[in-house]
Amino acid sequence: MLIKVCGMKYAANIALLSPLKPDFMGFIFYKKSPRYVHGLLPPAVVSDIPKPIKKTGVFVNATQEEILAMADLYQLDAIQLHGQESPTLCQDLKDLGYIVLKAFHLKNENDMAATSPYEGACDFFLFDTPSSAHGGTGQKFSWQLLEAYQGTCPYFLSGGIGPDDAKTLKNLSTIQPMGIDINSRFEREPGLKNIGAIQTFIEQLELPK
Ligand SMILES: O=C(O)c1ccccc1NCC(=O)[C@H](O)[C@H](O)COP(=O)(O)O
Repeated sequence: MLIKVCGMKYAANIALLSPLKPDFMGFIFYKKSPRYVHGLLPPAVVSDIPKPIKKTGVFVNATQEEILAMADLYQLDAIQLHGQESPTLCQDLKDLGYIVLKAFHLKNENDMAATSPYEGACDFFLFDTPSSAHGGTGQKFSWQLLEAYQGTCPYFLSGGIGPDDAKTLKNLSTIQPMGIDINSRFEREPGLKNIGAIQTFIEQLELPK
């Protein structure tokens, strides 16, 4: 199972997280988020993050030009889209060589239909909780909704995953996420992660080395 830690904001905190080798580390490029990084986090701190951690920029309804400018500046590997971005934009970014994650916010099973036009245009879907903030709320949605997912695009489970969820995640049987995305439930304040809690959580997942 892949691990994505999202909403990193501080250089020292990033340096402490990197040795845990999450598969993806996420940075928020949405101005209304308390985790917004541009202008606060020097681009070199992100571009210097060791491989194979995938440096992931999270955007909400940004233009392709805005996304590419940040991707170039911060040397991003992956782009995560959390608004009403089109399948064409996803495909264009994928064609440029970025790993593309498209977020969908699930209220009920019918919301799953929105994923169909994005099949093939994304590397991963990311299923999250609906909110006016677009993400990072710490609220869970009903994971059972994903039992109705019939798509072929692998997906991340997201939304309010916390330290107490390791056992449940380890024993999932009716849904098969390719990865999980953690954020605000592992924070001391927005953008500042509790590294010890993340380490314990990853150990409890007992992932194959
Ligand atoms: O984290 C944010 O502040 C954020 C703001 C706007 C769009 C997306 C955002 N985060 C993206 C993520 O991938 C989060 O990890 C995801 O929404 C889950 O967050 P949480 O419920 O806090 O675990």
